[in-house]
Amino acid sequence: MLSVNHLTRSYGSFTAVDDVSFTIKQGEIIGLLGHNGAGKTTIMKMLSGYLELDSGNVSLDGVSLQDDAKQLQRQLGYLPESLPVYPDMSVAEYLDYAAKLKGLEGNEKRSEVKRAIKATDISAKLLAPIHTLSRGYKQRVGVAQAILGKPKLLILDEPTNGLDPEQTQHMRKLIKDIAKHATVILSTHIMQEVNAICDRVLILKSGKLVLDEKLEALNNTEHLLVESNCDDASLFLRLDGVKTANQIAKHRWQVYLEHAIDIKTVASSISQTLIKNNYALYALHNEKRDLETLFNDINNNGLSSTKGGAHAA
Ligand SMILES: Nc1ncnc2c1ncn2[C@@H]1O[C@H](COP(=O)(O)OP(=O)(O)OP(=O)(O)O)[C@@H](O)[C@H]1O
Repeated sequence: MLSVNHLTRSYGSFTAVDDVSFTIKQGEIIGLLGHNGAGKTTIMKMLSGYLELDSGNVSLDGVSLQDDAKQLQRQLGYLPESLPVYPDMSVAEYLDYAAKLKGLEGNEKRSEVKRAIKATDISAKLLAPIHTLSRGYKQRVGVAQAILGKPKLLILDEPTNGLDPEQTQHMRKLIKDIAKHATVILSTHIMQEVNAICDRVLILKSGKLVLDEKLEALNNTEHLLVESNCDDASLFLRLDGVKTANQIAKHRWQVYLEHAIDIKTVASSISQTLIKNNYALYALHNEKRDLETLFNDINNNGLSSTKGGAHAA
C-alpha cells in the first residue's frame, strides 16, 4: 500500500503542493487530475524521489521514502512527463542501461528487458536510435523502462500523450495488465482516459486535493442544489448522509451525498436545518453529475468543503 501524508512542496514562495494526503491499495489504478499547474507533476516527482518534499511523508508497504529512498525507488517505475532520453542510444541500449540502473543483472536483466519490449510492442525499433523515433514510440520506450523489474508502484505522467488512437487502446490495456500486480498512479487531462481505466480519481486544484473518490461512486453521484442565504458549510456537513458542500455562487450550494443514501431524507433534513437556523431556502432540487461536469464544477467554483475539513479551493 502507498501512503502519502501531508505532502507539501513550494518553489520559492509559491506553494505548488499543499498538504496532500491519500492512500492507495495494491491493484488500484488512480487517476490524478487537475488543470495545468495544479501540482500533478510535482506530486509525481516527489513520490518517485526526483524532488525533495518540504514536509510530509511517503511510504510504500511500510518502507519510508525519507528513511530508505533507494529501497523504495527499486520498487517503483516512473514515466516522467518528458523522458530523460539519450538521443544517440538505440532502444535496446537504452533499456539495457535503464535495467542496470534498476539493479537488474544477468538473466534477470535479459528476461525483464525482453518482457518490457514485448509488453510495449517495440521490438520493430530495437536498433533505432532514440532520436529517430516518433513521439508515440518514444512514449512506449518510456513505459518499457518504467515497467522493468515489475515495480510495485507505477507512476505514469500522461502515459498516452502523443499516442494515436490504436496505440492509446494498447497502452490502456497494458496499464490494466500491469495493475493486476501493482499500484498505478497516472496523470492525465483526458476524462475518457480516467473513465476507461481508473478505479479512483484524485482531483487537485491549486496544489490542494479537493476530491478523492471511487469512479463508480462518482459516476453515479447525485447532489442537491440548494439555494439559500446560508453561508456556513458546516451546517450541511454535520447532517447524516452529506459528504461535501461546495458553495458555487452567492446563495447557491452543491451538497454531495454519501453513496446509496436516500436523497429525500437528506433533502428534508437540509430544509429543516436551514429554517431552524433562520436561513431562507429559495430552492432545493437534485442533479446528477458525471466526472467531466464534476471536474468543471470543482475548477470553476470557489469553495470545496468535506467532512474531513473545509478549505478554500
Ligand atoms: N521548477 C519550478 N520552479 C518554479 N515553479 C514551478 C517549477 N515546477 C513547477 N512549478 C510551478 O508549480 C505549479 C505546479 O506545477 P506542476 O508541473 O506540478 O503542475 P501540473 O499539474 O503537472 O501541470 P501540467 O498539467 O501543466 O503538467 C505550477 O504553477 C508551476 O508553474
